Amino acid sequence: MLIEIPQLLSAEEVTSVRDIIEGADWIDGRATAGELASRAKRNAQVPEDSPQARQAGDIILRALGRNALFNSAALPLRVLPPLFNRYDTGMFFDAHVDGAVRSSPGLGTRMRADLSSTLFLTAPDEYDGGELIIEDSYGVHAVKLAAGSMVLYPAGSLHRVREITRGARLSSFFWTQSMIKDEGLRTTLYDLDRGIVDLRKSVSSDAQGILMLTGVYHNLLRRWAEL
Ligand SMILES: O=C(O)CCC(=O)C(=O)O
Ligand SMILES: [Fe+2]
Repeated sequence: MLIEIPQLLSAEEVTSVRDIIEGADWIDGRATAGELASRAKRNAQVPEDSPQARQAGDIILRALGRNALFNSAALPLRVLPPLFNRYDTGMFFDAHVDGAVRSSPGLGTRMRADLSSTLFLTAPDEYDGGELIIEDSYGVHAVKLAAGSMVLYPAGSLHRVREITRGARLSSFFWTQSMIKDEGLRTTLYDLDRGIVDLRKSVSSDAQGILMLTGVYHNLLRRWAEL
């Protein structure tokens, strides 16, 4: 399932992140790609251990921490420190699936990548092309979001970034290990949570039914979560 998280970052946070990463020493994105992906990949990246990546990444991690939609949909156990890429005109990233196990100098451990995220840092009118094309069990989706908005999608889905034909596209991308490995179970918990949130708008939150459904949510999470 694909989930759009509108305005994860405020306009001020987008400006701060852009200002920070513009001062970094950008490198060829192929440096961090495996053998197969490096043939598919034409972009530039901020080195993952650079101070700029950490500083801008912390702004994003704080925003994720306070975002109810991200927490409900991803049920995150760990988030790999955010990385940053730029596609100038003529650049692209061909179809690939993200690696299952990842590590980073900042994390100190390996983690399973369950969910991939792209956080858009440039407005759609700043560039042509550059859509993130994601194939999931429901079909093929072309995603191009406002600056500050993010898409969350299963790391195992085939995806690519279409060639940029004007301007440049800046984004942050990162991986999340979920407490719930199985996508179907995770989606069920997300649907249940959304249902409860919706009911609470019209039914008193101490109603017996809401208490029971909230109990069911937590008891399923207790059964399924791997920490
Ligand atoms: O730039 C993007 O939107 C996606 C990047 C990506 O797929 C990757 O680095 O694996
Ligand atoms: Fe990818």
